[in-house]
Amino acid sequence: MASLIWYFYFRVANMASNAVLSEAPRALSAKYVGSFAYLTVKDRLPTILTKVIDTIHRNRNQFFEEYGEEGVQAEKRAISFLSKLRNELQTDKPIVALADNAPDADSWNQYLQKQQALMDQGGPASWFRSPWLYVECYLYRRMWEALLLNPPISGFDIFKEAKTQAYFESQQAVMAICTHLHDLVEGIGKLVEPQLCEEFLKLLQVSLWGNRCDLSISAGKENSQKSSPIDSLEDLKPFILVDDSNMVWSVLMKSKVLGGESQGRVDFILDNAGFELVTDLVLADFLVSSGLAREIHFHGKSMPWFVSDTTREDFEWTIKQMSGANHGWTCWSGTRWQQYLSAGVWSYHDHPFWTLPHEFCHMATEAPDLHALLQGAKLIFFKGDLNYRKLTGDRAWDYSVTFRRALRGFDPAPLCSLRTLKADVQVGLQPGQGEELTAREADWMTSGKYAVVQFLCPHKEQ
Ligand SMILES: O=P(O)(O)OC[C@H]1O[C@](O)(CO)[C@@H](O)[C@@H]1O
Ligand SMILES: [Mn+2]
Repeated sequence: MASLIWYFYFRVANMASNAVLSEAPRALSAKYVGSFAYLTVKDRLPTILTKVIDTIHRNRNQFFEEYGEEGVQAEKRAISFLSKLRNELQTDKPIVALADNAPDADSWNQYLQKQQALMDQGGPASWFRSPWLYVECYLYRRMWEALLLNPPISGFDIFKEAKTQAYFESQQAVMAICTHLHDLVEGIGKLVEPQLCEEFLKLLQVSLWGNRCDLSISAGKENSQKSSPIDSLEDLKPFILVDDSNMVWSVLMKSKVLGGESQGRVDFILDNAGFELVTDLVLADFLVSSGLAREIHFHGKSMPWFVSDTTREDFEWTIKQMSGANHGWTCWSGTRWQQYLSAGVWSYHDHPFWTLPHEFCHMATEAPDLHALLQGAKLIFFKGDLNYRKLTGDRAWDYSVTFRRALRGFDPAPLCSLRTLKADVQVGLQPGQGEELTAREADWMTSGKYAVVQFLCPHKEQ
């Protein structure tokens, strides 16, 4: 009898905690006039679209050289598609279904149906009335559609120029970080645990601040890293609002100590190409060469995304550029990373889920294969702001709500978000901390000046 009572007690307690997990505040949206979402949809997104139109137009000669008159006609059609899209956005027209036949089109169109059903007071899903996360992702998917529908220029990456330029403008910093990596790897066998931890924390912070360099926040304007990243770490520390780095270190050490040499796999959910990607690769190299990880999976985007996000082409291009660089240690790093890739120690993955608009708490149902893959990792790094928005559902959470609560049951493996703040969602702060920051600096959540290192351990491992 007593055990039956306990059974029901636990069932009810469990149901109650699941109910709490599924409750969530409203989604951020441009319908809140004056909010960052509103300003983004009103100003930044049309600016990005205008730049894209300009880029395609400037490449007209290249299209002609490659495809002749057919290329020029495709360029004209793509531009008129994008101009129409900009008009739809600026005049808050209904969101329309995708018309291309790419494999993800059905998922997008089903998602539109769901958004439609969620509209309060009826009316169609639209740019200024639907959730910001959805419409912003949808915009990038429509930009891709503009090219998909217009062969032979369908493979053109509208953001390639901006990404390439950002990479070349960060050369000083790339050389500095590669030199640092080389010196570190050379003496790595002699480091005792506290020293190894210290070096890990440095590279973790370099990868964290590398996230400042994205191009969508600056609407495509130059935003690259010029100075040596290691030198500025001490000065930047006060701007890390939550720092769970020590917990991340413990997870890495746990499996190393248990098995002597590490057996584990670490996954990077990548964000931006350019300097940020180089910092992620340097951190990944350190994990492998110190024996903290045996294998690394990198996850990137399967289409041009949020201006600076890494695609497979960017990933391969960066490593190739580096292995052909004039600077010795940059070349050394690139060559070494190519070897990791050929040996299967590193691998690149681009699941379509990363370019769908879902909150990550829906990954288990929307992309069970990806969720199962992530469960095999001993640690997952989620880089950047957009991943943070998807982790937390891009919702108006109180600042002091726990990271776990905001993730609403998403915990495939121990995970760590490395993010500089560029959108107005933030959780896991001390009571009063967010309010104090707001009183001091109105734009603290969107300026990229602050950062967080937030960690979550799965329930079952606690
Ligand atoms: O590259 P990141 O860090 O994901 O930043 C992109 C972010 O910048 C923004 O464009 C700023 O609003 C967001 O849309 C997005 O969350
Ligand atoms: Mn990005």
